Amino acid sequence: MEGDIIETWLRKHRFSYIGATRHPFILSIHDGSIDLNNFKNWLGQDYVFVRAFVPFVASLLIKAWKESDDNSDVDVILGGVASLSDEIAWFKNESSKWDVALANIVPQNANQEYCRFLEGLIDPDVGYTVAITAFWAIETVYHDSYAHCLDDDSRTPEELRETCKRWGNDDFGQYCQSLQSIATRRLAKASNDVIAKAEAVFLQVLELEVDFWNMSNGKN
Ligand SMILES: Cc1ncc(CNC=O)c(N)n1
Repeated sequence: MEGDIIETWLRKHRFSYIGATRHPFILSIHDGSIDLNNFKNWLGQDYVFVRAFVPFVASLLIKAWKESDDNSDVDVILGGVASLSDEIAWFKNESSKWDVALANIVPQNANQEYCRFLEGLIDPDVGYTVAITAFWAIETVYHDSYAHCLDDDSRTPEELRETCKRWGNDDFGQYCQSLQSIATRRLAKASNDVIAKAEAVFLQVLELEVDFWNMSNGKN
């Protein structure tokens, strides 16, 4: 649809989007060929990421509260905060199943870069529209990636299905749709300058996600 900025970006940057959501790590889960050491590497690194994600989402909540023209935005983001609390408990439980010691995880370069990017978005000079666009992109890449591993034709190993469901389930998909609606509504009213910044942030998220998946093979 003409005028829907996010749909336009998804067409324009289709190849970058597919690169982030159909990465070899995800494809190896989907076809069952995954080396479980790669999964363990991802698990430990993602726990570090999610801890840094919490203050970013908290800052987004503040931006929404101050800048949004629609009260329900805060409710949607608050739902995100609540599920992160659950998610951190899940990481602790999952890592003990896999013998991954969360206390000893050394964040790799790509992870540090992603966390620095999140910290930059916490800055009050970064407006709500740009920050909600980043949030939508970060959540959507995970949903789209892990939902693929639950497709009917997937051969995802049984012991990874629960992980895939965490981000690939339909409720999480609905939540990503709510974030997309918020971002679309904001972008429709934004200046060209803000739209350009938000598009750049969207593309940065796609690159950071590719680098993040790349870490799973432990070669950094
Ligand atoms: C690197 C990365 N990107 C997105 C997510 C999904 N959001 C919260 O869990 C995640 N866990 N990790």
